[in-house]
Amino acid sequence: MIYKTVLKKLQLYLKSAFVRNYNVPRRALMYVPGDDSKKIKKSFTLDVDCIALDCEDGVAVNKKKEARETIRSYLDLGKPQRNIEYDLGVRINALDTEYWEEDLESCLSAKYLPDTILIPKVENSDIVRQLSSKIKNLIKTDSTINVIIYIESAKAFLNLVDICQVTESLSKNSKFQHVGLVFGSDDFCANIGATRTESSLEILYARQKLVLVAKAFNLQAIDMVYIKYKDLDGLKQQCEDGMRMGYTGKQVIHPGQVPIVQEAFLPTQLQIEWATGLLKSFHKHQKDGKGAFTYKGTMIDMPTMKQAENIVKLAKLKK
Ligand SMILES: CC(C)(COP(=O)(O)OP(=O)(O)OC[C@H]1O[C@@H](n2cnc3c(N)ncnc32)[C@H](O)[C@@H]1OP(=O)(O)O)[C@@H](O)C(=O)NCCC(=O)NCCSC(=O)C[C@H](O)C(=O)O
Ligand SMILES: [Mg+2]
Repeated sequence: MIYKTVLKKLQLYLKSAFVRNYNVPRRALMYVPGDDSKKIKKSFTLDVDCIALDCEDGVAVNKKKEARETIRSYLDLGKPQRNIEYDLGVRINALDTEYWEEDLESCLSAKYLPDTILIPKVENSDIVRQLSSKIKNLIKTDSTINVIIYIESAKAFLNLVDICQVTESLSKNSKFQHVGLVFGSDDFCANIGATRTESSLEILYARQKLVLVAKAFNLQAIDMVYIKYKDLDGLKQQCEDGMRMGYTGKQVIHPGQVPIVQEAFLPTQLQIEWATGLLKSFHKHQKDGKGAFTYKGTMIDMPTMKQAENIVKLAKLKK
């Protein structure tokens, strides 16, 4: 009995080290309607970091059951292996709908679990508590699943810090790991009654707040969707704006958007050279016992160092 308790505690303690795909990049997070088998098959052929099989807004109300069952049949077959590592997720319906429990039950009882569950329209920490206890009941093995939370309303933004604190705390004794926040800009605009403009100024505050809180909790920050999917120049521009704000990836709705997004969220050659040089210089100065130093005319200390480390980490994904 004591042995079992100690073992359980040890497993929970070690859990974070074994969470699947915790550190995988999620530059492009591509939605694939769960009821569309043709699109699902197509998504498995694409060079995309993250596939989100969708039960939510990409699926018509009268196709919810079909989407859930189709997704389940693909999960039962096992995650198709590709040359590159990728994340296979399922976006369930929001917790204030009649669908979410069946969505979650269906995908968490599949022969092979998805890597990640994506939870839309999280407005407060009670939703996370409800989700956490459901996940605990459904996962019968020692497996752990990643969770990505969508913030897409005024209330959700007011409660954002509490949502992240409660999720972090619950994940310590549950079977999930919170890995990211998504800015659901379209639902957010509808919720606050904003009128969309080319510059996206009307959502600037929310877009920045999401990154800020994500970084405070060491989470990936996934930017707004660009719905004019044929306008690739506009997409590139919006990706670059998001990356400069600190976003680590972006939602994508069409295969044509994937290469642009995946490329945009990689550092440029110039940034890589800057970061590599800075790290070399940093290590030399550390040996000499100097904390702050000057590199290419700029004062460098620990925060700039960490930015350089992030760039070098991402650069490893460059072909
Ligand atoms: C927008 C679409 C309906 C367009 O689809 P379609 O008309 O089929 O486009 P194409 O003919 O140009 O497609 C070319 C080929 O690519 C395949 N395809 C298209 N889209 C996808 C996809 N998402 N995943 C996989 N494969 C895809 C087509 O089947 C064609 O294949 P082939 O014939 O073999 O060449 C469609 O793109 C679509 O449904 N997109 C997803 C829409 C969606 O999920 N919307 C909800 C997510 S956005 C969101 O939730 C925002 C957030 O929550 C917020 O609030 O902001
Ligand atoms: Mg949404």
